[in-house]
Amino acid sequence: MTAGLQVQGLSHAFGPRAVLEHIDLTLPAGRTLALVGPSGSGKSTLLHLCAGLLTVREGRIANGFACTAMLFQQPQLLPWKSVLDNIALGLKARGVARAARQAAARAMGRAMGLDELALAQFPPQLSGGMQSRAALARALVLQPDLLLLDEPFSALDIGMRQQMHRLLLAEQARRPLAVLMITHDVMEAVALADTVLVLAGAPARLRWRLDLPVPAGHRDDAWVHRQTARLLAQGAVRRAFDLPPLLAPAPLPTEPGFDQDLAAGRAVAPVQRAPRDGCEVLL
Ligand SMILES: Nc1ncnc2c1ncn2[C@@H]1O[C@H](COP(=O)(O)OP(=O)(O)OP(=O)(O)O)[C@@H](O)[C@H]1O
Repeated sequence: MTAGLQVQGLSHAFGPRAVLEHIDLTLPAGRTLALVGPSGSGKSTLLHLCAGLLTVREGRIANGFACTAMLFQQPQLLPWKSVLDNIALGLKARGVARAARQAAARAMGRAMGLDELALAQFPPQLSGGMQSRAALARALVLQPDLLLLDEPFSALDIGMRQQMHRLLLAEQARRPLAVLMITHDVMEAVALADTVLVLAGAPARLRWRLDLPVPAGHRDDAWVHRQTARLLAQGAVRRAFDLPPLLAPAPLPTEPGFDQDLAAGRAVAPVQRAPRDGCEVLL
C-alpha cells in the first residue's frame, strides 16, 4: 500500500511536444506541496496527471490517499441548483440520503462562512468570493485526505484570498489533509506550503525546492514576505521565471529554510529527515 502521493520518473508529452521530464515528488499525509513556475511550464499537466484526468504514459504516480478532491480555477458550481445542493453534490453521488447530505453540507457551508441566505441562493446570485467558499465546502464535505488545488483563489482579491487560506489551514489543523497546489503566486505558495517546488524549462523539470519549517498557521505576513524574497533571490529561480539577475542582492533572511538546487545533479536520492527541525529534504 502506497503512503501518501508518490510521483516517480514522470514525463509527459502532448504529441511530439515534451512538457514534463523526470518529475519526482512525494506528498505525505497532512503536508502541503506547492508547485510554482512560469506560464506554460506544465503545472496543470502535472496536477491533472495526479488527479487521473490525464493518462500517465511514462513514469509512475501512486496515490495512497483514500479520498481525493479537486478545486479548479473556476468554482464550477451548477447554476440551476441551490448553493446547499451544490455543496451536497459529491455526497449525493456517494449515495448519502438527502437529509444526511443536506445536514453535512449545511454544517460545512456554515464553517466556510456561508449563512442560511447564501446557502438557499443560486450560484449566480453570489459574489466570486462566496462562490469560492461554496466550492471549497463542496470539496471538503467529502472529507478528502488529499486536496488538489488548481489555482482556485487566483481571481480573488488579497483579503478574500487570505480568508480562503485561513479556512484551508483551519481544516488542516483539524485533521491530516494533504494539499497539492499549483499557483502563479509565489507568495501564496510560501504562505501555505511546507514545500515549494519550482518547475521550469522545456520540457519542464523541478528546478528548486524550498522547505519551510515554520507551520503555515504560525507564519505572519512579514515572515512570508521575507521567505518569498529569499526564494526569488535565488539565481536558478530567477532564471526559471526569466527574471533579470539582481543587481545588488539583499542579505538573505536568517530564518531556517532548506533550499535545494534540483537542477544541479539530478540523482534524486531517498528522502531523509533533516535533524535540525524535522523538515524533509532531498539528499
Ligand atoms: N491537452 C493539451 N494538448 C496539447 N498541448 C497541451 C494540452 N494541455 C496543455 N498543453 C500544452 O502543455 C504545456 C503546459 O501546459 P500547462 O497548462 O500544463 O502549463 P501551466 O504551467 O499550467 O500553464 P499556466 O500557468 O499558464 O496555466 C503548454 O505549452 C500547453 O500549451
